[in-house]
Amino acid sequence: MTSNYLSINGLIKSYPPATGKGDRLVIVDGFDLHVDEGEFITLIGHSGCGKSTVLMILAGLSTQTEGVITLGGNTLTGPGLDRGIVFQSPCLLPWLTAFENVMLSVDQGKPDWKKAERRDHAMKYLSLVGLQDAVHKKPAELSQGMRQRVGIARAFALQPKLLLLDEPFGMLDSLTRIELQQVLLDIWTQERMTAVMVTHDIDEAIFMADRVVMMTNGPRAKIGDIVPVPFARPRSRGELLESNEFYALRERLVGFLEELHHDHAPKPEPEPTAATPASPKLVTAPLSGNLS
Ligand SMILES: Nc1ncnc2c1ncn2[C@@H]1O[C@H](COP(=O)(O)OP(=O)(O)OP(=O)(O)O)[C@@H](O)[C@H]1O
Repeated sequence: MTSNYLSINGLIKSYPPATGKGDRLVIVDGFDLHVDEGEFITLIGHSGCGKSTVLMILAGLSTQTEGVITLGGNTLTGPGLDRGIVFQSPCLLPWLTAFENVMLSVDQGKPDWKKAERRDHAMKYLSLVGLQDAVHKKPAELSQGMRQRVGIARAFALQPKLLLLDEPFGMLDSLTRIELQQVLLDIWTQERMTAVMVTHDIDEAIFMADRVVMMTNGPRAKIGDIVPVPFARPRSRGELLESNEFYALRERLVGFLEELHHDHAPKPEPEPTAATPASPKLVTAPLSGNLS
């Protein structure tokens, strides 16, 4: 396993001011991260801090303003088949079957293989996600969870150097979410590709990751803390939920995020006087395990 397989150095993303005048809006300011080959990173932070921005730059779908990213020793300059992406919603072509949707990516990723090899390869990943009996169904005939299984099969079938996951379970009900977390982890355990996943769910961030990367609030967001997850793999959700270490870790992550929350909370109002009567209090919702 190569150290620093993915290297993100001095990443900055800014946009011109909306009015055309004034300072640029700096979303991410100095994001540095080094990921070993085969490592699973989860990225968490408050809504709008810039998690997807970082992921889209890694995917080559957005360009950084400054900074250099290398993957396996090559500098990334745009999108490429060395990266597989799973979005919140899988963006399948509606007129193609599940099999054909995966084949599209296999045809692109493995152009030198024989047709039969490509078909077997697509079928292998569709079976791994549990869709062997639904391969000829079109997206409209599949549930949201099944569509996301196709998206996962498609990304893994590319056998990318880097797997990028942008809240892949965000639109699923909690049972399907738990099922698909396990499906994804099982395939990842077999393939051991380097992965970066954005999530709003703290338990999911811990369950999936080797390290949890926490971003500070934007604008000018950067990495606030990186927490290693000490649990051996394969992991059992049940065992994790029974371990004190899991709750200690959870507390640490929630504590970090709550601190950011308070830093940005409105300042307490001065005591009312006759000259300045009390105004209605602002209510800030407490953070739960889910950041959405
Ligand atoms: N084209 C753009 N021009 C200006 N600002 C933008 C543009 N695209 C995104 N932003 C801003 O960048 C910030 C970060 O957005 P991003 O989607 O990366 O956050 P996020 O952490 O993934 O949020 P969420 O958790 O809600 O998905 C947001 O404030 C967003 O408004």
